[in-house]
Amino acid sequence: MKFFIRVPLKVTLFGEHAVVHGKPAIASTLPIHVSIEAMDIDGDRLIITFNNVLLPIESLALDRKNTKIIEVKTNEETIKKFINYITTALDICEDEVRPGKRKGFLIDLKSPVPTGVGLGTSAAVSVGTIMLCLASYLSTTDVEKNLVAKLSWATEQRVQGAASPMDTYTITFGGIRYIDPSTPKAEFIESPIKMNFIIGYTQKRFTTGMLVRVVKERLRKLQSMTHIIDAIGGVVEEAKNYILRGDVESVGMLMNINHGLLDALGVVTQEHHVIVNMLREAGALGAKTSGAGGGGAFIALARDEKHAEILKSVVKTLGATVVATSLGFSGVEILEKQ
Ligand SMILES: Nc1ncnc2c1ncn2[C@@H]1O[C@H](COP(=O)(O)OP(=O)(O)O)[C@@H](O)[C@H]1O
Ligand SMILES: C[C@@](O)(CCOP(=O)(O)O)CC(=O)O
Repeated sequence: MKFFIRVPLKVTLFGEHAVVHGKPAIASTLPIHVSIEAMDIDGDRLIITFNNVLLPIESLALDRKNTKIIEVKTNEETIKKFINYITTALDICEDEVRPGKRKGFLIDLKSPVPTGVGLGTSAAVSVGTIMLCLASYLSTTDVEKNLVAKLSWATEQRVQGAASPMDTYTITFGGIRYIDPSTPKAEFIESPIKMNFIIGYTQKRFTTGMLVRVVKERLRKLQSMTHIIDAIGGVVEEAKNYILRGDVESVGMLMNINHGLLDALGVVTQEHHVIVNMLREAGALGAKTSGAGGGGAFIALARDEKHAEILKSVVKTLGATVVATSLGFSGVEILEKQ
């Protein structure tokens, strides 16, 4: 059987990090996708092809006569770690639907962004792999999305040690989602007017797992950090109400507050401060780091479509990459099965 799966990336509007500690958050899918073409193969091998991926080579041997590469050596542990979301998702899915069974897959994975930029690439890989595995074992494209979200979240938790359901639930169901991690619940929320967001990224040097551990450690050490987490929770509740009312001025002000609180958690880089401040000077209603931080994704709210184009050029001048100027509607989809 052959499958084609489209998995949207996501952006966090409000509440990252605090959501790992039980507070709600608001995230949305983006109109850019990881695409997965896959099929079952005989035996228990896993063959994966990638794009946009940089993995270290340790040594290579080359034939000087025809410049053909004879042998390439890479660090096995680094590679295994990199594909951990895929192998863990398959293990978790198979243990759920066919305990103990392991079968072969050929997976061609294409990402529109480099790995780990804070737009939910790891969650997209987890959700896409779970969707593929369930569809393959259950022989249907009509897969129960609650199960996809649950198993994808379990994948992120196992690989990262700690992970909220925000990324996996948002990517599974799609649109703007208010995430209550305690249930977990992913409530669809809609603004009565179009909000003109600019979403971009800079290089990120740390993985989400590392940044989550840094915040956790600081929380354990400093009592004051719990107040920051509580304050972020308050910002999220207020933001939900203003999004539902279409009050973009207030949504923007709350984005700025959230950015300040992320800075207090210690996950905002100097480069992001510069970008966020320049965007505000250019008239953005709000701007903030988005996702785990340490560089990576950011989001700004423009006044209207024309203003979004101005902010886009500000971002480009600063050397960052713009990935979207609107939010997405759809969650993970299987488009084809033969
Ligand atoms: N295209 C891809 N193919 C396979 N794995 C990927 C891909 N992109 C990301 N990943 C996995 O996700 C990890 C990055 O996760 P993370 O730091 O959480 O980034 P993000 O914030 O974008 O989710 C990578 O180290 C890799 O394990
Ligand atoms: C920091 C966190 O709240 C969001 C991570 O987002 P991303 O991996 O940077 O896309 C972690 C989580 O919710 O599990």
